[in-house]
Amino acid sequence: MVRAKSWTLKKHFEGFPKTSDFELKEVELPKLKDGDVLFESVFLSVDPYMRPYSRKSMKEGDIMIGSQVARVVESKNPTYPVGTYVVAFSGWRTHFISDGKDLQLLPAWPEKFPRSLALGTIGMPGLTAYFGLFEICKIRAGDTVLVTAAAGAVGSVVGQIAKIGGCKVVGCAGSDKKVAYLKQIGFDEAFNYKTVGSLEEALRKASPDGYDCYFDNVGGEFSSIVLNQMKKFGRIAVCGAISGYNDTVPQKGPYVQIPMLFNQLSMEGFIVSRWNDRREEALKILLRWVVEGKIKCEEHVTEGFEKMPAAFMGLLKGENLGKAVIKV
Ligand SMILES: NC(=O)C1=CN([C@@H]2O[C@H](COP(=O)(O)OP(=O)(O)OC[C@H]3O[C@@H](n4cnc5c(N)ncnc54)[C@H](OP(=O)(O)O)[C@@H]3O)[C@@H](O)[C@H]2O)C=CC1
Ligand SMILES: CCCCC/C=C\CC(=O)/C=C/C=C/C=C/[C@@H](O)CCCC(=O)O
Repeated sequence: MVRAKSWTLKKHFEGFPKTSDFELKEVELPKLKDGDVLFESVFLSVDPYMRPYSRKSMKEGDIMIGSQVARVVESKNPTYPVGTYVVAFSGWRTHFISDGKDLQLLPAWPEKFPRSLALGTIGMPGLTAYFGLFEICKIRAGDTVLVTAAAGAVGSVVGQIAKIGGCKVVGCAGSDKKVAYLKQIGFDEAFNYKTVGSLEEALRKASPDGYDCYFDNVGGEFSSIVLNQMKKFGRIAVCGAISGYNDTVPQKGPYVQIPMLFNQLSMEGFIVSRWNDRREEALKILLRWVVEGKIKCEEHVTEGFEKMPAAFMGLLKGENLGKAVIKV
């Protein structure tokens, strides 16, 4: 018999999540039926979307939503022999039983890379960067691309893909260590948005002619300022709005119409699952770029399933450099 641990949402978050909003539970899993597979989570993901989606799609007592890289430990399903690795969307759990549906088999994995990258650069965040840049920003060589939360899971891949595409890349992040990392992985310009005296001036200094593309991960006041530095026909990909996820009162900002009108801008929100039909094709390209060394991957690994809530709260506070993952 296997005992499975899970983290549940004990109480809906009010403002910034607290340790007491989570509850650790343990249950005994039943015996497998024909067609069933028993998985153990090897790496679990914490992602910003868990904060807004908890309110939208969960009730108190539910297991926290999320994905993992998991390994088959027992199987009554010939498609998933023992030892097979998958990406699953089974929530914050150490073990789970699946009927084999809605799992993504990991492709042949180069030994020198950890499988946790399937939750990051070669997974959902990498796909977000890829489709946001090519389908929403419609980048062209010579464009100047700005990205916020640039040292995180999505942002760090955005910058590196934009460089592959022949763009000039400017990144903003919340610590000097993150800024140094951005320069190390090839960003042309980077600054710490928490310490620059004036965001307007920092943006203008980084690109005096303005920006063709803005990959917006944060929303809020910062993005209102960027709007006024977009070039004519600029494209804004609204990927996330993390600066507001913990707000109890919605932010009010300057309205977007005037700068959008003057510079004939396009602004489009997107969710990565829009391109699920192209997932495999894009993952192959991301894996190739990683193997070729064109994309460098950084991970912020927290050891221990018990520390998942702390890792999630740390992510929302900006403690991570690169993709935040939990090693069970
Ligand atoms: N549309 C889609 O389909 C998807 C959207 N997303 C969105 O992309 C964004 C980045 O996600 P992901 O790469 O996974 O996370 P990250 O790895 O970038 O981690 C989140 C980062 O956000 C930054 N941050 C936190 N609070 C604030 C704030 N108040 N203002 C500005 N920055 C803040 C922190 O970096 P710093 O130290 O620099 O402040 C933190 O490290 C999120 O908004 C997320 O919701 C992600 C995946 C899919
Ligand atoms: C209630 C409003 C919600 C607003 C959207 C919030 C944030 C944007 C964002 O971060 C969206 C993320 C979407 C992620 C989707 C993930 C799933 O497709 C599962 C991924 C499983 C995997 O890792 O492959």
